[in-house]
This record gives sequence, structure tokens and C-alpha cells, in this order.
Amino acid sequence: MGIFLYSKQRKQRVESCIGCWLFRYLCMFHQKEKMEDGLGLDYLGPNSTLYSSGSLLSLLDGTPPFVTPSKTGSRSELVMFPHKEKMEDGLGLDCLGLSSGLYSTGSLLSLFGGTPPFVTPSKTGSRSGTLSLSFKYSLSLSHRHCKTYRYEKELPGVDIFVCTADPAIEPPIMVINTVLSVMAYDYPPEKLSVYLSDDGCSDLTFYALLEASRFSKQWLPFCKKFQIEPRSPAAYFSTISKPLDPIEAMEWASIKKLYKEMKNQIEYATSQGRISEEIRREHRGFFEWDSGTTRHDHKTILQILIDGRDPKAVDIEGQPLPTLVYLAREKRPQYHHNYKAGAMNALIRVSSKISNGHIILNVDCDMYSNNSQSVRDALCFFMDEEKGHEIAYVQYPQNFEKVTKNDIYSSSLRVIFEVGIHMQALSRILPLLFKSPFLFVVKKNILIEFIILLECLVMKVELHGFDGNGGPCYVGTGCFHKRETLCGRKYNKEYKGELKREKDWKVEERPSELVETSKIFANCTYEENTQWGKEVSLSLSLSLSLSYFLTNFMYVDMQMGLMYGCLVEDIITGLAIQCRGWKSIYFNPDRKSFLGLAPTTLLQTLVQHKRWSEGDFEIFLSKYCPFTYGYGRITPGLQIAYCIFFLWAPNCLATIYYVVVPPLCLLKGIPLFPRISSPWFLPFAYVIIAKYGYSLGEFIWCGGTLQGWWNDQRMWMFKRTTSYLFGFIDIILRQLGFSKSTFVVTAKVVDDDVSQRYEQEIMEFGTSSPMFTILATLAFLNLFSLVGVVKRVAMGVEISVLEPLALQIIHCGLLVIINLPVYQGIIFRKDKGCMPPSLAVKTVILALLACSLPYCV
Ligand SMILES: O=c1ccn([C@@H]2O[C@H](COP(=O)(O)OP(=O)(O)O[C@H]3O[C@H](CO)[C@@H](O)[C@H](O)[C@H]3O)[C@@H](O)[C@H]2O)c(=O)[nH]1
Ligand SMILES: [Mn+2]
Repeated sequence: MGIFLYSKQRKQRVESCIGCWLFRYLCMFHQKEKMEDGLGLDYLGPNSTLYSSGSLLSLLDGTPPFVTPSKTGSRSELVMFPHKEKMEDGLGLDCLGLSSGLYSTGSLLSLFGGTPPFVTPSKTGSRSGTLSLSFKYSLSLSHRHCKTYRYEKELPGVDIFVCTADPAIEPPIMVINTVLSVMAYDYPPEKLSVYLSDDGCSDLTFYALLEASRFSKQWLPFCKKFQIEPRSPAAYFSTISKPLDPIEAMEWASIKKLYKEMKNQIEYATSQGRISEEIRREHRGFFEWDSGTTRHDHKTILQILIDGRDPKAVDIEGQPLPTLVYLAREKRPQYHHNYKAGAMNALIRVSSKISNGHIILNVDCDMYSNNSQSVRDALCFFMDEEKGHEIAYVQYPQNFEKVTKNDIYSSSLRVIFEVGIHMQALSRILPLLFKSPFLFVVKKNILIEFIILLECLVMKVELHGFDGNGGPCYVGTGCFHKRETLCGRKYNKEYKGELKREKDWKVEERPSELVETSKIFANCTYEENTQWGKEVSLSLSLSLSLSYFLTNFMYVDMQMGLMYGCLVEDIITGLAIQCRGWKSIYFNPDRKSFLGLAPTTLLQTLVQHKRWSEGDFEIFLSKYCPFTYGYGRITPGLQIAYCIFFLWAPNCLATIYYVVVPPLCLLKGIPLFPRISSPWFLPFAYVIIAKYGYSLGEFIWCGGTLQGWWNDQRMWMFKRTTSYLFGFIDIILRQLGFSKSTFVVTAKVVDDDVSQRYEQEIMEFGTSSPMFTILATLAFLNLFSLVGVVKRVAMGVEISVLEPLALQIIHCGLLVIINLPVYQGIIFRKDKGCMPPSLAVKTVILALLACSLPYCV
């Protein structure tokens, strides 16, 4: 065991716990190869990859043959060509409106004034050499337009589910901003339905949604008329200042005023904690809340606030509005509500009666849409005539707004989601490079090869790595699903998926009848003796023969909706879908599609990670372990990829060892590592430098700062010694039948002074928590150990005596430096975010006790 096992590494891979560097590199190369031969990543994220390289290379001279990486021949044959053909004949990406997505990804298009021949890779490029640009453009334009028209009509219905759980920690004004942003998608409104699931069953949230339904009549036409982005009013008004155009400016001012009024009213009601009688009388929906209604005990409340079928449901310009529905599913103390998974399943059923959209988008209430094209972009994958039928879901990354520069809590999950901002930088530098004498030395295409290789390397960060092996996991928000795959359908080669099918969805019932008949689907008893949320455990052979028997039948895998009993319902559901043979897509365009709120206090972050690591590890120990359940169903690469997350929790053991044992041994003078003069020191030094160099390089490539990386290292250590430890213990206790898991909803509001400290990147403690007790005790333990060494030196102990302990001293010193914010929080700070004094006393005593341990044995 070496110090290199000391787990401060950022990617939390399996090997950090078991020392399997080899394993890691096998895993990496596997992913890399996938990307290079193009079977994986590029297909699954064609635009992010191809067009980013496209935009870069176009700057050189726009020669498209270089756009496709050379090794992707096989990929191109397999996948890109269908896309390409579609782009050329206008059936695919462009006609669905992805072209605008391409503009926003900074693609070639923007450089050539939208001239399509340059959008597509190699074959088109050579053609464009033979045909004149304008001739081809005018040809494709006419061709394209009629196909666009045809596709527009074929667009499927899309149901959007927004989940909220508690008006106190998820303020209604934030929730409706998310709702408004998704209502304003650039998509035919008659095919769009937005559902808000309120697990808090709060009339405050209902009131906010009612206000939003009124405001949408002005907001939606405004968004569409001026093509604004983002379409969450709060985000729009906080980022975009008054437009210069006088007409737009006037409308801007009036709609801003309207928004402010609405916001004030909602916030006033929220601060009062109740709805006034006057407002109550405005809508009969409020009468559903009677004196007996409590959050955990109430009947189903379902209200269709905008009925898309109603010809009178139009905005101020007479254009139809999307359907808008409020749902608080029934809750009874004797029935487990299964948290978000339960809410989603109720939504799936209720929506199947009301609008039955073929595609379902799921967003958390704190994640607004930042890109009005996202629906059309996602549909390009589903509607692809060659490969679309294989795809179960399209996952966008989770991006966060208001993350501070150095991301003190490391909440942006940069390496997990990021594609590599370096592309933008490179695209600026390269043209200069090519103009330089450097060109004479290195041949242009060799350099291009090199860049592409570099790109492959950098893009190989976690979700992109998944993408190379069959598709990303489902991460709970910003994900488009095919309804039927979410309802348990198994992939079947013969089935080509009929997106048009539900276009004919007609509901004849009157609105009040429709509400009554749909309500039943959200009742507690509805799921009794059904497959919702569960999977019937059949013996393997039986299930195999059944599957065989039912191949042409509909739902084979005996499980419907999101799965219950797991804290990360999203991950396990995605895994189950992939195991049913489906592919998924990771799509990460330059213009972020969704922006959410990251936790802004240390405790929130640690609690969130406890839930994640606990849920993930639980899957690993369950029958859904990717290595056993996934065997033969998903690729080995994907099995390994899942385990990057699933083994977060047990990682705590290695870290705790390295934070506790070396300082204790140092106190007693027991050397644990080789001397600096010994040749055995070299492998240690190599691994430490290589590991941290790699991690730092990766972080910077992904757009982070040096300080950000250091913060990230600290957060990994904190998470591993607290969140993962608690998650690990909870799982063990649960296996033994001692405890039950609970979903602790992350708070989305903090006091002003807390958010001020967050902006100043000052670490927030403020309360007593067992997690802080551990952090502070470990920090003091290392400090005391280091002080012990300094004392020995001061007392005249020769340096040579300490030489065998050199690595341990450095290790301890680094831990002290990384823990500086903890000491500050205990000793130097006096603000409200400091550590409570009682905690300080307790942890110092604990650390002293620990320090005395080596002397007792
Ligand atoms: O009983 C519940 C609990 C939560 N939620 C909603 O679930 C979402 C996620 O909750 P949050 O506290 O924000 O958790 P996060 O850790 O930020 O969420 C991530 O991780 C979760 C799994 O742990 C996924 O469900 C989420 O989609 C994913 O964004 C929120 O919209 C909640 O309103 C419910 O609807 N009902
Ligand atoms: Mn969240």
C-alpha cells in the first residue's frame, strides 16, 4: 500500500480504493478506443463532438474532409452518414431546427452564414468543391423547406414533468420560473403539455402556478416575438438589460413590470404562509384544500389550468397555449410515497390520460430551461430514421448557475459533465498557428490529427465515457424519455417506433370529467398489485423463456415507471432501461440546455452526496449490480463506468485510513513509507506526481481554475470522510435490517448572509452536525501531529532522524493546508457561518484523545 492510494483524487474511480491503476487505464483506453473507432461517443453525441471539431477546423480553411476524425470511418458509416444524409436532404437535423442549435454551438454554420454544405462532413465537402456554393445552397434550401414542413407536422407530443416537494425549501416563485421556461419552448404549443407535481401539496405552489398560467399569456408571445433566451423570466431579467430596439424596449419594460408584480404577490403569499380569502375566491381549485388537508395526508388534487384542447386557451396574440396541469398525488400515512419516483410514476399515468405525449421530459423544479431549442434538438435523435428507434432517452448535462469562480463546494461536477471548454480556446489559437512558419515544419494534417487526438483525450470524462459504451446514465433532470421505454418496454429490433402514433390522441371527455377520470391514476391504491416501480423477481431461466415468448409483445421486463426503494431512482431506472437493450444519448451543446441551483452550503453538499453515494452503493450491492445484472445486457465498459459512481461509498475506508493512521504513526515515530533516499521512493513519487498532474491538467482543460482544483481536492476529502462514510454505514445497517432510507430534499434557499459568504467563497459551517465533528476532529488530529514534529525539531532532534518520516510529514503538512478553512472556521472567524464553539471544544478533546492513542499501545 502506498500513499498514492490516499484518496484525494477527483474522479473517485474504483482503483483509488483498491489500488487498481491498471484497471483505470484499461477502462480509459476502452473508452478512448470507443471514441476513436466512433462506435460510441460520436454516435451518441454527434453534435457535441463532430460540430465542435467542425467549428475548430473550419477556422483553418473550412475544408470539411478534416471535420471527421480520421479513425472514425467506421463510425461515419454506421451513424454519422444517416445524420449527414438527413442534413443534406433536409430530413434530419436541420429540418427539425437543430440548425439553430448548431449556431449556438458555435458551429461551422455561423461562419459561413448558414451555408449547409459546410455543415456536413467529408462527402459533402468534396461535393462542395465541385458545385458552386450558392447553387448548392439554393438547391438545398428549396428541398429543405418542403421537408421541414412535412416534419413539423409529424412532431410528436411532448409532456414535461416538473417536480417539487416542499414550498419552504423550493420557493414557488422558483418553481414557476422553471415552469414558464419550459412552456416557452420553441415547439408547437398544441403538442406541448406541462405538468407540475407538487409533493408538498401546497396551495401556495398552486397559487403560483395559477399566476404563471395568467402570466404565460403575455410571456410566451414576448419570448417568441423577440426570440429571447433564456426563457425563465427571473433568469432573463437578471441577465439581460434593456434592449436597444425601442419597440422591444417598451414591451420589455411592460412585461418586466408585470413579472415583478406577480413575483411580489407570490412572495408575499409565501412569506405569509397562506392564501388570502380574496385570492381563494378567484379559482375553484383552492377549495380542494380543506381543513383536513395536510402534506402527508390528502386526496389527489388535479387541476387543468390551461386546457390545450380549449379553443379559448390562447395568449394575447390569439396563439394556442400549451396545456398546464397541477397535480398533488394522493398521500396517506399508511402508504409509502416513494419520493420522486412515486411522483414521476403518478405523472406518467395521469399524463397518459390527458395528453399522452410520446416523449417525456423530466426536470427538477430548480432547473430551468436555458435553451428554447432543446426539445427539437433532442427529437433529432429520437426521429432519426436509421437509429432513432434504438434510443430510450437523451440526457442533457446538469449545469449550474451562480457557481462561484473557484467553486468552493465543487458543485459544478465539472469533470463529470464537461465537454472541454478548451475547444473554444483552441479554435482561437489555431488559425494564428497556421499562419505562422510552424506550418512549414509540421504538415497541416498531422497537426489536425494531433488536435483530434487531444480532443478525444480530453473529452473522455465521465458521462462522455459512458456515452462511448452504450449511453449515459439517467441523472434525474434534463432528460427526454420515450414514454414507452419508461413504461417498461423492452428493445426489439423489429420494432421501429411510431412517433406519429399519439398525434391522433383525442380526448372526448369534458374537462371536469377528464379530471375525475385521471385522478384515479394518482391514488395510493392504484399501484397495488401492479408492476409500477417494481420488478417481479422471477428466476433467470423463467424470465428468459418468458422474454423469448413475449419478444413481439409489449412490456416484457415486468417493471413499469421509475423504480422504487432506491435513493437514486434515476440511476437505477436508467440502468434498467439500458439492460432492456436500449441506447441512450448524452447531448452537451455549447449553449447550456438547463441551468440549476447547486448547493450553497457545506452541509447541503455533504448531505446530497451522502444520498447519492448511499443510493449508488445500494445498487451495487443489490441484484442490479452492473457486473451481474448487466452481464450480457450492457457492455463491460458500461458496467465499469457505472461502478465509478457505485463505489463512491466504500472509498471512504481508504481515505479515512490515510487521514488517521499516518499522523498517528508520525506522532509515535513509526515510518510508513520508504525514505527519500531509497529507490523505493521513486514509484511513490511517480504515482503522486502523475496522479495529481493528470487530475490538475484535466480540471484546467475542463475550464476550472487552480484554486478551483484545490477546492475540489478538499471537497473530495470531506465527502469521503463524512458523506461516503455515513452512506456506507447506513447501507450496512440497512442490509442488516436496522434502518430505512430517506430522501432528504436539498434546500434551494439560504439566508442573505449565507449567500453573501458563498459569493465570497467563505466556507459555511454555522450548525453542529456529526459531519462537522468528524471533519474538525480529523483536521485537529493532523495539526497536532504536525505540531509534534515541529516540537521535536525545536527540541533539537536531528533532521536525519526524521528522514524516514519525510513523506509522512509532507502528507500531514498537506492535510493541514487543505484543512485551513476548518481551522479558520473554528478559531479565527466570528461570523454566523463559523463552527459553533461547543463543537470546537468537543473536537479538540476528541483529537487529543486520538493523539494519546499511540502512547497507550
Ligand atoms: O419526495 C420527493 C422528493 C424530491 N422530489 C423532487 O426531486 C427533485 C430532486 O430533489 P433534490 O433535493 O433537488 O435532489 P438533488 O440531489 O439535487 O437531485 C438529483 O439527484 C436525485 C436523486 O438522488 C434525482 O432525483 C434528481 O433528479 C437529481 O437532480 C426535486 O425537484 C424535488 O422536488 C419530489 O418530487 N418528491
Ligand atoms: Mn436539485
